[in-house]
Amino acid sequence: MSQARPPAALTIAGSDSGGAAGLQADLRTFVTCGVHGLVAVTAVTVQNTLGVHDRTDIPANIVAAQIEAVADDMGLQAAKTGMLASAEIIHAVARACDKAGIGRDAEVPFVVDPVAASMHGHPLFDEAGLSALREELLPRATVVTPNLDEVRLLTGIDVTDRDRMREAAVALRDLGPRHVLVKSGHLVEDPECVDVLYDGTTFTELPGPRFATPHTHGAGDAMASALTAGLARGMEMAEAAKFGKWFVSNAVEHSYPMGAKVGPVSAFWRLAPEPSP
Ligand SMILES: Nc1ncnc2c1ncn2[C@@H]1O[C@H](COP(=O)(O)OP(=O)(O)O)[C@@H](O)[C@H]1O
Ligand SMILES: Cc1ncc(COP(=O)(O)O)c(N)n1
Repeated sequence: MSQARPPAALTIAGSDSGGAAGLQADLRTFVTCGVHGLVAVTAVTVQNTLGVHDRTDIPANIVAAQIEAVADDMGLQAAKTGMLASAEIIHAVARACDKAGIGRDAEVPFVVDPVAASMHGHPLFDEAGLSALREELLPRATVVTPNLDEVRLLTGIDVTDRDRMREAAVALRDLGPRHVLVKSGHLVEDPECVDVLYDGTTFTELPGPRFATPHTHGAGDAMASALTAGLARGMEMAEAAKFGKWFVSNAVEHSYPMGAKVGPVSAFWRLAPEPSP
């Protein structure tokens, strides 16, 4: 007996061998949010809780071909980016998304998570990648979801409080995305963790408690991929952003230690209990 087709979302992202961030976090989030995950792999990282030790980038034409193959045959309702590795890959992604109808003014919403470095501080692309991201992807984004380090890289604004988050959201929107979601995880002095969504007119606060855990590896990916799953399911942007915030709050609350340093956020809290034997 065949089942109803679930919505599908595409992640264009790198592999994290530690399974905390990258495409592993995105696929885990998609499935626990009821969405079939499609993947265009951009890079393979050799990564654990101590850092990113090595990596190899996938040829740009193969990244583009993955996007086109799944879009042509399987169809998708939303797409997101994570680690894009190089300017060459960003050019190829921009062209492939245009062909596949993914983008700010296209049928399929496009979530650009402007991942610039791993949480250990290891760069995931260089200066040319940053310019390509600013010039080619931000104007194509339905929403961009930077953390505060990425805000500084993209706008030069050093966010130290919630008012500055709003100022940064306005500056980022001037770079072309339809919506901006500034993430607040790095405002460590703030007792709450309030992300801000801006659509050019209205600021929507996404409130949540700040959990006192050191284990937040993959939090940004979980937030952006849950938001993407929400869009794939047909939610409006503000609703999808609230859904993403709800998902990541739970993921951080249930995060666990693993390895010598920062452990992963969890998606286990969403699994249905198994029947008792
Ligand atoms: N300690 C925390 N408690 C609750 N939520 C958190 C915590 N740290 C991060 N978050 C949430 O996780 C998401 C990712 O945050 P952030 O750390 O800013 O991004 P990134 O993981 O990309 O560096 C945001 O929605 C943020 O509100
Ligand atoms: C392959 C890959 N993609 C993204 C991240 C960013 O995630 P984080 O900021 O939690 O390190 C990462 N570390 N690795």
